[in-house]
Amino acid sequence: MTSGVQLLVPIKPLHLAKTRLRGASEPADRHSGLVAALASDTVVAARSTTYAVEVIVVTSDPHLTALFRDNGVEVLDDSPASGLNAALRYGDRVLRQRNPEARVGALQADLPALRPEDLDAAITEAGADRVFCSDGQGTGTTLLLARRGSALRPEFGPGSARAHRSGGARELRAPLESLRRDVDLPTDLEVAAALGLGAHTSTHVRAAEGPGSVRGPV
Ligand SMILES: Nc1nc2c(ncn2[C@@H]2O[C@H](COP(=O)(O)OP(=O)(O)OP(=O)(O)O)[C@@H](O)[C@H]2O)c(=O)[nH]1
Ligand SMILES: C=C(OP(=O)(O)O)C(=O)O
Repeated sequence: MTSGVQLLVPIKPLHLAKTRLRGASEPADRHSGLVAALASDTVVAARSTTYAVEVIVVTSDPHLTALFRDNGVEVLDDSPASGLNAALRYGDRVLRQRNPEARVGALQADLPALRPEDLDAAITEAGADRVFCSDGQGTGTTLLLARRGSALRPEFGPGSARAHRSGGARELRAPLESLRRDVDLPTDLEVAAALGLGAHTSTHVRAAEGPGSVRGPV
């Protein structure tokens, strides 16, 4: 039987986040809205799964904190922000202090086309193992799941797929297309749009295409 996981979703402060995606949203002051929309769609999809029994945002951003808490999502404050892996280690410690037998995972917050069934399929394929899901390029990581009661040991960053593999995590093999479609560059947003964007990102993109936009359709 597949057992539930507690997923941490780390999000950088909005004014610092997704620098490589700047230019995908015009005018430029809409960038924060796009980052928040990507994260919102990721969290909504994760919360719609069967096996992600808790979805917890980790951020030091006050706007995101209010946004998610208003929608009933638990937020752990990682301020002062000291980087992605530090934020995840902090969240992992909190969850395992609450329940030493917790099974903790990390899900990237830039998966606006994520389908709940792909995330459930990933958790099912994982069984009881420590696993990771690589991104579409095969070099990054979109999901890392620890074993029940074990430390998460996140090694996100450039080349994280190799680092997680070397650290003993098994790589998930199912297509999991929507789980692999992270959005780092404007072109990634176009690929995600072809898969089907969640409501928040899709609304943001449509608004950006409206009057005053200098950007063509995604
Ligand atoms: N809580 C927290 N989350 C982070 C931090 N750094 C990155 N993240 C999140 O980790 C995930 C992966 O990071 P990246 O895809 O590299 O995102 P990014 O650093 O905002 O993007 P670039 O500026 O384009 O490199 C995203 O969900 C980020 O929001 C951090 O210092 N704290
Ligand atoms: C931090 C990572 O994400 P990205 O490649 O999206 O920066 C990662 O894949 O480990």
